[in-house]
Amino acid sequence: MTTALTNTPITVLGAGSFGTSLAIAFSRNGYPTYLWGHDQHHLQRLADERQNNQFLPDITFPDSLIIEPSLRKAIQASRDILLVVPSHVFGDVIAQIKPLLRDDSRLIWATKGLERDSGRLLQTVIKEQLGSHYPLAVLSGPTFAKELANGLPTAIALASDNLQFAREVQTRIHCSKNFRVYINNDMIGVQLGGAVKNVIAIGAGISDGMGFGANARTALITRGIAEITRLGLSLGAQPETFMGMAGLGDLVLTCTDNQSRNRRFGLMLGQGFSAQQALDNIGQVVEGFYNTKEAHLLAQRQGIEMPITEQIYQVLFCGKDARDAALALLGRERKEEYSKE
Ligand SMILES: NC(=O)C1=CN([C@@H]2O[C@H](COP(=O)(O)OP(=O)(O)OC[C@H]3O[C@@H](n4cnc5c(N)ncnc54)[C@H](O)[C@@H]3O)[C@@H](O)[C@H]2O)C=CC1
Ligand SMILES: O=C(CO)COP(=O)(O)O
Repeated sequence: MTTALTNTPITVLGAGSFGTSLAIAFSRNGYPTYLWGHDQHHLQRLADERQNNQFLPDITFPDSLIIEPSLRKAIQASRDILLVVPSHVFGDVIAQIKPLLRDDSRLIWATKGLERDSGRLLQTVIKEQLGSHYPLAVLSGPTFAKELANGLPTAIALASDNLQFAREVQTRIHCSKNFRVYINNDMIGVQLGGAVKNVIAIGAGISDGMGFGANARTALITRGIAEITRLGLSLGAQPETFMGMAGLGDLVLTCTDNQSRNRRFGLMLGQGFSAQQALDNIGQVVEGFYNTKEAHLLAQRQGIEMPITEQIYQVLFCGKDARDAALALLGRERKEEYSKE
């Protein structure tokens, strides 16, 4: 299968840190890879410098990575289209590509988040706009862009209800030297794990920023996966997904390492900076900021109790003091560890 696919191109939409990193991973495996972004000036720099100096300095693009400024050409060049744009523009980008898609196009996305304002899963956004004609897959897991681009050992989950498609994508991106790709068919679980871990990571950052210790951080991670799982099960996800790469894997990564923008955002809040100051300082997408609102909305719609998400929502959008939020979590009524709340 590897040989048959060797010359099959792939197109990546979104030239931020992760889109560039995934494009590098595909092109390192020898596949012609087209990288498109919406900022023509940024794309020109990528083409001239053969690096993404803004996000991934000192990593030279393989020759098979082609910068493509035309969205139409980028879509026409490959059957497989990988979207790596922030969640707040996901629906707009789907609308943009809709008239350009090939009849045999297949879509993959590595965006982590829920639809802005509605809190819907991104697969629902795609199906609403494009119907059910195109095979779909979602990539998610503990994968900092810089480490992946530097070729450091990394593992990720790829979910699709089309096994043949999942196997083909797995073959093309999996690399026995440094990038392991695990496939499963739980698209709902993989999307939710990736979206809601960002919210919990903000909480872990706040906790550390306030000087709470390793015990508090670990409790947040453990109770965090419990509430993500509850939400996931209510939507039809499989429980084991939340113990995998897109669940616990990504949650631990993002809650514990300062490469995470969501964690750093929380750290600054815990140290007394405002949300706007923290966002300006980070200067990149902080998915969990808005997605706290959407996760909160989704939990309410599903009738699922998510105490950590609730408190972070109160801090970010209702003016609650972070210390009061922590006290509210500690002061909850006594529970059995595996209760449904
Ligand atoms: N950076 C990382 O380590 C990882 C990021 N992700 C996910 O990848 C997605 C993208 O994040 P990053 O690449 O990290 O963001 P980034 O902040 O590095 O870059 C965002 C990029 O999106 C582009 N963009 C903004 N509006 C756009 C539009 N309308 N059309 C096309 N492009 C647009 C910007 O020009 C920018 O290049 C997010 O959902 C994030 O959660 C997932 C795994 C790892
Ligand atoms: O999703 C990520 C790693 O898996 C990146 O996390 P941040 O968006 O918090 O930087």
